[in-house]
Amino acid sequence: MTQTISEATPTATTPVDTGFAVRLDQVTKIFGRRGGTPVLDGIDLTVGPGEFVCLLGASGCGKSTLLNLIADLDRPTSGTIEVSGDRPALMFQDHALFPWLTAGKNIELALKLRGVPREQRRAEADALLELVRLGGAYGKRVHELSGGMRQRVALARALAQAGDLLLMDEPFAALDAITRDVLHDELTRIWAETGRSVVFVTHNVREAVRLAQRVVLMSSRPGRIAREWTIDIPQPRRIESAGVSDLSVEITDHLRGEIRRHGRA
Ligand SMILES: Nc1ncnc2c1ncn2[C@@H]1O[C@H](COP(=O)(O)OP(=O)(O)OP(=O)(O)O)[C@@H](O)[C@H]1O
Repeated sequence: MTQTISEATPTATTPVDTGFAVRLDQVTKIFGRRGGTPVLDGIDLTVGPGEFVCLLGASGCGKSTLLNLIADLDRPTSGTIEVSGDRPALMFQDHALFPWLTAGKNIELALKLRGVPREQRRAEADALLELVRLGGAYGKRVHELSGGMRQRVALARALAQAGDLLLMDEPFAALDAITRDVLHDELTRIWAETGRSVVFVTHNVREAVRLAQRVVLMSSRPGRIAREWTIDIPQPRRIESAGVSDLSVEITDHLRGEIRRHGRA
């Protein structure tokens, strides 16, 4: 999937090269009239195949806007976004499962939309439930599942989609700390097992350092890439480990600097 937008030629669609999962070139987003203050301004970002990148920034800096643009839910005012392969899979803080369907049927719906034949769907849904350690939950309805289990089903449903790129917008923000910690371990394992590329939005610095190979810090008003860190602490990491803590302190200092610069508490 490729969308190309420029000031001069607001058209698009060219074949996609390999070597990246998503590539953004000078992406700018202005809501409302052209000439207004951009929410995003000249974003250059490439995420490699199989790479895990966390987008970090203060509330309102444009993280979700950037994710929506990559997901093709909205269009940039200018700049280019190229996604290699199928439409990315999405996962949000709200699990967005259909409450009238079972866990298994929620996953099967995604498989159906992907074109998986009916006779293969049950086995694939069971395999995905096993992957997120919910084997046996096929027949459970959403209200029977805990918050953590719902997010596991939502992750399985995202993995049922065709895209190799998984876009995650604060998927664990509403969970308690212990459940979140467990799901960090699970996501790290599933990422390694499936080879997906992940762009994960959070404003939790420790979560970013716990998960990512690369942390990208965004500035606010306008949203720009302020700084990046490559995280080479071996996985699986512990959120309370010295390595994660030390780097989190350093990144938090930079995040605070960005917030001060824009006069936000
Ligand atoms: N559809 C829209 N129309 C107008 N303004 C918008 C729209 N969507 C987002 N914005 C504005 O763009 C800015 C960035 O919003 P966005 O949700 O991307 O930030 P964020 O970094 O994800 O914030 P948070 O961490 O609080 O979720 C905000 O000022 C928001 O009000």
